[in-house]
Amino acid sequence: MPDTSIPYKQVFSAIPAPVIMLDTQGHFAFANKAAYQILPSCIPLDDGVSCTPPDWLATEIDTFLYHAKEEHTFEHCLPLDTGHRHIQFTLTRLDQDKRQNGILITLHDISRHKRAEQALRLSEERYRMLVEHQSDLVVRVDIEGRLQFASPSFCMLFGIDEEQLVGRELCPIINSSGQAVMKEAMQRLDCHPKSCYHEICSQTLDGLRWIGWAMKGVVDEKGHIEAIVGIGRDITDRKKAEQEILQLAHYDTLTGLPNRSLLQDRLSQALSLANRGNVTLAVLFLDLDRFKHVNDAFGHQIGDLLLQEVSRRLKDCVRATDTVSRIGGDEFVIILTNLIKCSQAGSIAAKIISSMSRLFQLGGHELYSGTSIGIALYPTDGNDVDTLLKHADMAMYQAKASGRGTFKFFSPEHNEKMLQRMQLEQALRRAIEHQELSLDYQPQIDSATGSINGLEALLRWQHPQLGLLLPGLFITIAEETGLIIPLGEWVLRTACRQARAWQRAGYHRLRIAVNISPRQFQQRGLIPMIDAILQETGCDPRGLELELTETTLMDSPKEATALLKALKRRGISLAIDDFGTGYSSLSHLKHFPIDRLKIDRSFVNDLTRSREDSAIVEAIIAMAHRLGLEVVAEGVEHPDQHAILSDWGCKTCQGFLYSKAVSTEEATALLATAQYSTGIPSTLTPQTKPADD
Ligand SMILES: Nc1nc2c(ncn2[C@@H]2O[C@H](COP(=O)(O)O[C@H]3[C@@H](O)[C@H](n4cnc5c(=O)[nH]c(N)nc54)O[C@@H]3COP(=O)(O)O)[C@@H](O)[C@H]2O)c(=O)[nH]1
Repeated sequence: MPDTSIPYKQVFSAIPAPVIMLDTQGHFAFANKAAYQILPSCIPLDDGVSCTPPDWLATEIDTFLYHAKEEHTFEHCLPLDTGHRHIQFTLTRLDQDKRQNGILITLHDISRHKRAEQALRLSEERYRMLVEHQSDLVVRVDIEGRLQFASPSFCMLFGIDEEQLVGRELCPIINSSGQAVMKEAMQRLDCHPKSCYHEICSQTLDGLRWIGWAMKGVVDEKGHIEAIVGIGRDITDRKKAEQEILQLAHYDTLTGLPNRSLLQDRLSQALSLANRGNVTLAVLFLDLDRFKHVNDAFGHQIGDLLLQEVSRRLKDCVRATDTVSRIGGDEFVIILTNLIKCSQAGSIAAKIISSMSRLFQLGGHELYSGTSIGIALYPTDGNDVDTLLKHADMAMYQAKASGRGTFKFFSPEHNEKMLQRMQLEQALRRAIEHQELSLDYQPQIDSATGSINGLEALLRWQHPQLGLLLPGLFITIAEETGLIIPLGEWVLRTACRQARAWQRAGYHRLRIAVNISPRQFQQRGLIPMIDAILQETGCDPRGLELELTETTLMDSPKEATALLKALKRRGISLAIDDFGTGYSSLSHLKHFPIDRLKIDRSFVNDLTRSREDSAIVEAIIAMAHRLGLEVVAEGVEHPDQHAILSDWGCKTCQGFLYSKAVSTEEATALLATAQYSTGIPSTLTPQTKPADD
């Protein structure tokens, strides 16, 4: 029994900690209330009743006694009423000196602690599983940037031995050339230990890969950063997609050159630099000559090849620091920076023009193009992006107007003219739908009989503000802007409709001549368009004549011959307009299936005054007759001219001497009063005085 001089029971009953006393035989001698509460059913304690402890406890007591230790602690899980509980038992001798005294057991319910421990273990396992099996890269580095941990995925990607990673510097592994990025990230984390994100391009075993690193500082209990955990994800595909989007948004897909949006950006940057450096900058606006023709004649594939070759040549003409961009169809803009003198821009433009005039060999075809260039200088011609581009564009128009294959510096004097031109272009776009266009008809007279054998349809534009405009003012603009296509179609449809009306009225042999401009002739689908109009209007094709200039035909004689043949097969007559002013190859002329040559009015004008002109007119008439062609003389204003032309066998004459171009109603009236095809009508008999215009 324990030493009875010490009131153990009283002492232990008073303390809140659960305790049990064993006697010297190792039997239960006493348990306080707290101990009872923990072990009511498991240990059959009964105050005052000595009983033996269960085997598991007896074994521990033996161990304790055998080793003669001062204290022995062990844990045991007990199935109690409240469920399984983990109890920590600590055995001590009641009296260290008097060994005969019993053993004191203090109990400590550590179930909660155990549960927490298990939860932690589970969580760590889960974490390990996650880290080891996921493709994201996980690293933990100390504040010096040395690895404390790295996931297997990281080791695999960077070819690192897992055994040897601890202590290695992370920066050289993930980006040997960009250590600064990591250092900066760490410094930033040091100040704001929240998180940060960096995208780093790393050399890995899989080649160059972009990794997006989310980094978070790990803080100690004092709030100091003690480590950094980084989770990296391979974002190479996203980066590539971003780059592709960027490429699409800023670069022209066909040529790979910067597009309009990037050009504006670059020009804006170049202007800021030029402004700071007080240097000159030039903007060159280029438009390819005959690009439309190349597309129409050779197809879009060759057109595309031409644009690509043009891009290459342009880049070869400028420095790598200059910008060559494609801003639309056949339009290019070049920014020349750091010019020492303005004339340098002119020299480069000349170099470009020369390069563009060289033969292009594309997909088995040989062709020539060319370019017209407008130049605007900073700061003289403008100091912002829009103004410089606008002025370079205007200068380009000036270059075109003064003959293709040239360059022009922007000139403020031409500015006003150009503005008017642009306004005219805008108005012309609306002219068709606003029904401001009409056709007048100028009679063509049989020089022998004086009867009308044809009428030339001539376009007129009743401008709402400017009044009546003659085609000389707007046909070139229409041609250059492509508006000639809808305009020309309108003319053809209107003329055919009127021709049909006159055919119905009985003028079956009357020929209505319609002018076809070069661009119209080169347009794709010209023949189907004419077929559709003939079908729609019911016009007899034999009553239709198309007038084409030499230049139109000589631009591409082979294609022209094929087109002319197709038109002839339909019964349409063909005439070469302004003959003698352009460049005609007689060998080609022989092959063109044409019906008539129209001698240009400049030769007719001086027929009676200039021996040369008279010789030219006589020669043209003789040659035409030999080739089996009819001749029409235009611009006949004097009876003398009529007499000579008639004498030389020129079958048809046209000019103010007989009639100016008149409205449809007036033309109908003229036809009615004239003895159509027979006799010389009084109204159209050659007059002694020119008709008033
Ligand atoms: N593609 C198209 N071109 C067209 C169309 N309509 C006209 N045009 C071309 O515009 C040019 C100018 O035409 P216009 O101002 O109508 O002048 C014509 C006549 O008025 C003028 N003419 C006729 N007789 C005389 C004359 O005795 N003296 C004189 N000084 N001028 C005269 O000549 C023009 C007709 O020329 P041409 O066509 O060469 O027969 C002109 O080049 C037209 O071709 C159109 O619809 N489409």
